[in-house]
Amino acid sequence: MQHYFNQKDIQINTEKGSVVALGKFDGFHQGHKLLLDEVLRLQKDGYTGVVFTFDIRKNSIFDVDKLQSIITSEEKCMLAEQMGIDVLVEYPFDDAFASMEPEAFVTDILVKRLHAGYVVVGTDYGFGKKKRGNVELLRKMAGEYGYQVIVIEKKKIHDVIVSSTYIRMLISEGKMEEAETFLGRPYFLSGHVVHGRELGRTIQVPTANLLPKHGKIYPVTGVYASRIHLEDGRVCYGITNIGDNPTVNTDRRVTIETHIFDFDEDIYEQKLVVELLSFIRGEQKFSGVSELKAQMLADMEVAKQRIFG
Ligand SMILES: Cc1cc2nc3c(=O)[nH]c(=O)nc-3n(C[C@H](O)[C@H](O)[C@H](O)COP(=O)(O)O)c2cc1C
Ligand SMILES: Nc1ncnc2c1ncn2[C@@H]1O[C@H](COP(=O)(O)OP(=O)(O)OP(=O)(O)O)[C@@H](O)[C@H]1O
Repeated sequence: MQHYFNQKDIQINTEKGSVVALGKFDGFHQGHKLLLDEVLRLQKDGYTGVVFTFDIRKNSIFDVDKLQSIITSEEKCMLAEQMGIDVLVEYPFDDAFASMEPEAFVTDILVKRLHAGYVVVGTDYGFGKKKRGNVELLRKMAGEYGYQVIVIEKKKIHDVIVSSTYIRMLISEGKMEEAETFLGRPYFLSGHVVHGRELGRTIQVPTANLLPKHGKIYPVTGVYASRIHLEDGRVCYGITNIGDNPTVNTDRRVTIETHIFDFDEDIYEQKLVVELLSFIRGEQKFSGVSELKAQMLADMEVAKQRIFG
């Protein structure tokens, strides 16, 4: 897959033209999937498949420190690659881009740089200065510039429109099963295993620790049943604690710790993908390590029950 990150100089070499899906695509959720299916379908017909999204962190009108996304740029890239998309663009959403007239976006980017034969959007998609660009404008310019517009109706689940905003709310509240329904896969976090205090192994509950990433949304602190994908492709189950470990931690840094069931290998530095399947309980301050350990053992039983039934 070709990945343009934070780069304006895009030039796609394509014989037949491209099929371009437009949007933020945070999460690649069940609604986005309808657009991505169109991209993949037309890729099979010889068009170059492009997911055109933005890197919003370069824009001064947003308070970038407060922006949180379901997937990081790296995770977006990983998922797009897994789906088989040809090109992922994360265009810099700087002040100049925010003030670009929608007609200029069509002519300069969609036509000249991407050679769009098809443009795929949801019914409410807005783009360009003050979001003046919409489906109507895309259709109006289509004849002159020789592309076709595919408009996808908004997908609903249980009568609720699937959106990244709604899914972020579910995640922040720890409603992992519901988030999974709307995403079409469990919420996950990824990263390399770092060294912790190594206290876990002294209480026979060793944990693989990941550091939280700036800009990623995390669910409410607490304990979750989890599924773990190891670097070599193995899939394991376990239990994950997200929090600042008030019982033992003095610096109160937030960590993500996963105890993998029936597993005893050195996986420091390895890249893990940890899917959070189900919230078990909030984090608590215990009177001591033995009380904490007893609770952790009870948590493992609950997690196994939820995972294996
Ligand atoms: C399933 C699980 C539940 C946990 N629950 C709590 C908790 O409620 N309160 C707390 O202070 N720490 C909790 N912890 C964090 C432990 O304090 C931490 O794993 C242990 O101190 C080992 O830390 P280390 O990985 O830095 O060695 C939990 C850890 C796990 C794996
Ligand atoms: N439920 C949906 N069904 C079909 N298409 C959708 C759905 N949600 C979004 N889209 C379309 O997918 C593209 C990317 O969506 P985008 O990420 O911008 O919207 P969103 O998920 O509603 O995000 P947010 O909640 O942050 O506004 C857009 O063209 C949008 O119209």
